[in-house]
Amino acid sequence: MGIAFHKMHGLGNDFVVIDARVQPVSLSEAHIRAIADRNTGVGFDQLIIIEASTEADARMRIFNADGGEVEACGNATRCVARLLGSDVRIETLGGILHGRAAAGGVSIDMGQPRFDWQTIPLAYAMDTRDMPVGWDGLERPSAVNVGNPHVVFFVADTHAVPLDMLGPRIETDALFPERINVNVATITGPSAIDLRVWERGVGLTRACGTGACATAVAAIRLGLATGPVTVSLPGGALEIAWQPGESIIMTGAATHVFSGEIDTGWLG
Ligand SMILES: N[C@H](CCC[C@H](N)C(=O)O)C(=O)O
Repeated sequence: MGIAFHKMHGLGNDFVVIDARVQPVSLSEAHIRAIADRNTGVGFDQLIIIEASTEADARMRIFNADGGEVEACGNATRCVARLLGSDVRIETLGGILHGRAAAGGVSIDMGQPRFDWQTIPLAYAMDTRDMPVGWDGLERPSAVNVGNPHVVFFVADTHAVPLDMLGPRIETDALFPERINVNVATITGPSAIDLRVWERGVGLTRACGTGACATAVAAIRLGLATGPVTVSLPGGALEIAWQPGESIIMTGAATHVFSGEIDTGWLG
């Protein structure tokens, strides 16, 4: 007896996806961390559990590799939409999202971004467009909530930033009571951005869909770019369309790699 899963990724941000709509699955944080282990488990950035929903076609639960449940995952939402078939509504802790097949893979309506300091959330009041804070040369970021919380730094060269060192410090700073995803971006054209992300609960990933959304929104809001924006990440590119007052539309690839089964005996 095992737990069937799909191994999938969005631009190298990889997932174990369990369809639990028929057979419910309950995993402890310790189980989730064990499956996440890239040496002794299956390995993933996020675990995705699909459940039945009374509000939408399905419910998608998102767990980071550290075992914590979170509100949104853009790359995984495209993968779930691909599994469930185009034109699907997916319930998440961050809201109900709409996915459809598109040229270039899958398009997801990610809903409207939120900017108020309490909805990021921050520990105290602050202008989230141009925050008067900094960490060793990373200065004056923006903050955006796209279902989950993001801080965005615009720098001259994203590849020159020691994100492996600064990422965890910023992720866990007391300014962010729910921790934060850390985005370091370089504007490379009027509608082009290079992006690297330190993800809350995971670390450096090859791509972050919500990070691409937050970064494109922050750039448009600051007048640094005009949409739709091509966001290039280490694992590939996403197209993000957004105008103030509208939903964010994210479009990109969703890849199915293999299907497998987790031995429940191993899981203990
Ligand atoms: N680490 C994120 C969740 C996954 C985001 C990312 N994988 C994406 O594609 O949006 C958080 O804790 O909010």
